[in-house]
Amino acid sequence: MESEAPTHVLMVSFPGQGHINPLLRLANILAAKGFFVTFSTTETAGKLMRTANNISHKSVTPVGEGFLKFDFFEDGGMMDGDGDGSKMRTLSDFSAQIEHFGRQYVSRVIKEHAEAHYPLSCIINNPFVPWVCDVAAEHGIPSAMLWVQSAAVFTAYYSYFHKLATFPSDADPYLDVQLPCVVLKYNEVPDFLHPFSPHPALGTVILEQFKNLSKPFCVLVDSFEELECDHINYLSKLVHIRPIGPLFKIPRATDTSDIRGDFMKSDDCMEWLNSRAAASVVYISFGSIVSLPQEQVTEIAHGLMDSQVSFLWVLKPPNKDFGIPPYLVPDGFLEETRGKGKVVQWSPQEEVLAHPSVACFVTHCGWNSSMEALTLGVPMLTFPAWGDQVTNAKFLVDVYGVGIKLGYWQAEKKVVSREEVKKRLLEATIGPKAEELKQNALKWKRAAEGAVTANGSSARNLDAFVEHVKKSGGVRVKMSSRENK
Ligand SMILES: O=c1ccn([C@@H]2O[C@H](COP(=O)(O)OP(=O)(O)O[C@H]3O[C@H](CO)[C@@H](O)[C@H](O)[C@H]3O)[C@@H](O)[C@H]2O)c(=O)[nH]1
Repeated sequence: MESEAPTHVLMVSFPGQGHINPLLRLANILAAKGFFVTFSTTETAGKLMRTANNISHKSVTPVGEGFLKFDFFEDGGMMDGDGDGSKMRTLSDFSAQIEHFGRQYVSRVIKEHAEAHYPLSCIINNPFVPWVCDVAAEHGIPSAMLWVQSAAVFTAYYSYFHKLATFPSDADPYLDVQLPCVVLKYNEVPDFLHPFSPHPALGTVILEQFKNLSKPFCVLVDSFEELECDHINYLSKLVHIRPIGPLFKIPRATDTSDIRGDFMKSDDCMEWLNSRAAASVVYISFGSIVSLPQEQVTEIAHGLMDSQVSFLWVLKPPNKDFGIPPYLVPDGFLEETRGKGKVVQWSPQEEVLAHPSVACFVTHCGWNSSMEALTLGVPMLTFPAWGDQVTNAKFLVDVYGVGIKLGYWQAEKKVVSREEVKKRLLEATIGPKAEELKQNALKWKRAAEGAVTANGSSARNLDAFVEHVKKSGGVRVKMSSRENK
């Protein structure tokens, strides 16, 4: 009886949109392939997810041949539910509190399922919650980690942690870093590792994952071999790495639409995009966390008016934890751009980027946004703020040939002028450079489609992972019989 039950996997995510999206995509894929997946993150994030999407705590939804269940764990209310940040402490406190409650939760779930003779076959986490692998190991459950950034960025953190390269320091902050397959300038290194970083605590949290890398039996990466073959080849000599991306493009075994975990409801954008000419719209979004200073928002608005391009701009209210007051657009902006532009608070980004009227994407270069645009064939204007975004921007521009540099990293505190915004918007949408970027982006789109198609590199890696986890289901039965005694 027990051996016939679907293989049970627990997934634990850091409560950030850029982390939940890729892990939940993997959850949908594994469920569609016949697994019973329990997807978990903090209750604070869960509340936002339940409000914006048709999901509920503990309910089980059939997905393809399997099932997906959400199970949100108490986090001690570090942030209040409406996100005004009044209870938010430092990031280190926040991480410590998630770990405190999360460890108890994961242990409890493992025990409860063992007692019910339906033990977990595998636990999968993403970075920033590295303690999940420790808890899994303590209970003898196999674990895997889904790395939600690029393989190149993984190489940078790995090299830093193992001292395989010399990184900028207070004594030498402008040092170039010689990584195995690339040289990164001081401002192209994941900036949490740089002495100028305003967020060094994030570097500390991310490096925790590199301390216990021997615990997960494999590292899944939301990237693909054709895109990052040098880094993946290098890393595969050091860790058991399986690129399985782009996850959002993996064809599902079923036509059940994906269950989403957005923190905000999307505004309606598609009807408006349908009304625009092909390849005419600039899409602008800076992901879920980055909040630009008001001065930069003003310059972008003027650049849009002066260039007269058509645009869809996701202007999220600024994160209150950063102390930025609500954004203002210049007087007359909405009147002047009426009919040509649309400002929203949140978009269905994958659908927007796939729409034929979108010509290019002004992006902060978060890894999800970078992968979505690159593999949907959309050229980019890069505007990174911090973390891996600065490294992604370097690759999008210099290595993949799909981007034009617009902004700099936030630590440099440079505001990009309206003249520069106008110039780059026109360069990315009209003329020979725009055409060159588009052709390169289409090349990566085809490569990604090849990777996720049956027998493609990512599809094979994913199948091998699924088989491995299913086999550890054998352990499941054995463990159950031991529990029975
Ligand atoms: O209006 C919007 C804006 C964004 N998104 C989605 O939200 C996600 C955003 O992810 P990402 O582009 O990676 O940006 P962040 O939210 O900023 O992600 C954080 O997490 C990522 C993964 O670790 C890092 O690469 C980033 O630097 C970090 O800021 C993507 O899937 C987007 O499709 C929407 O659906 N609608």
